[in-house]
Amino acid sequence: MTQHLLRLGTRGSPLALRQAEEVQARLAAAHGIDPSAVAIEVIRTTGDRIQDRTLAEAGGKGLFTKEIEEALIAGTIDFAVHSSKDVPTFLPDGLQLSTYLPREDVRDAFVSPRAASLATLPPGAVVGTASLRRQAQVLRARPDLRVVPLRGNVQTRLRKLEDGAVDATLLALAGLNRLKRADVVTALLPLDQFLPAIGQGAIAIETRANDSRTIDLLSRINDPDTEAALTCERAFLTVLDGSCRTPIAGLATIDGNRIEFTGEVLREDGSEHLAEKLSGNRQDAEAIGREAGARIKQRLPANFFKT
Ligand SMILES: NCc1[nH]cc(CCC(=O)O)c1CC(=O)O
Repeated sequence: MTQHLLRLGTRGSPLALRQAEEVQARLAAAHGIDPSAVAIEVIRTTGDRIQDRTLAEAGGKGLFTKEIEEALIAGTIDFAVHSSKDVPTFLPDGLQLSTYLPREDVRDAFVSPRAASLATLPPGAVVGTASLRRQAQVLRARPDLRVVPLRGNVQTRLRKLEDGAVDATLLALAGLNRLKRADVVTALLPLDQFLPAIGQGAIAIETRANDSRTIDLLSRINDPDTEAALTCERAFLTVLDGSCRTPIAGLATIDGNRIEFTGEVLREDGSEHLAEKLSGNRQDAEAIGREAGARIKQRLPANFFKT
């Protein structure tokens, strides 16, 4: 039997497998070992099984991570590879995010066979997305459009778009790049109107908090800039996260010793939003994220959150 150095847990979607393989390759290169020393264990999650409802409707957080975290706690895997965006705000006791890979492009892409841009979609056109953040941002820009749920992995959504189920969709450019499907992109959406989801474009690695052997081995592939940005963005989430039915967006960018963060909370129908922009020293990443969250929380009108 082959002795594996480390066992990696991941979902089985094509995007998740690409991300796992990237971690495997970086670990192998960083330690001068063969990639096969890092075993990839595919774990099916609740989120993968639910195809008929949006995740918000399914009512749970962490639907893409639950079974993987159970394997981590049970010790059948040493670490889990996630899209940061899919990692819930609060982790189970004893687990932590230990490592971040260099971030991909954080922008959302507009994909449509019908129009060259969101602005030129015909009035009343149908945009498919299961993301409440994208729904709110689309309706803010184009209140005349109709937004309907579009579920499934990236390939499934592209097929539904091709089949004419919807006129357009929005997808993370990061995922399309990793799948080598950036060819489908019609236009890139501007960051000022389409602030991404917290963590978009970043691969995060979760470990047991007390597993110093694994954490040490992973430290060689950590990207400090992405770690600082994600620390800030996730601190923002900890302050605001009340419900997964709340559209929240945020992005931290690092420039040398400086960090700049913009965070936003929107109404689902796009009719209202609150944003805060803060910058400071990157050492204060966590405090800056928390402060931005606190400022928005303070300004929130009662019943802004739909629970
Ligand atoms: N919720 C699905 C999901 N999780 C991460 C990505 C894209 C890759 C990333 O943001 O790192 C996607 C697909 C999408 O939003 O288009």
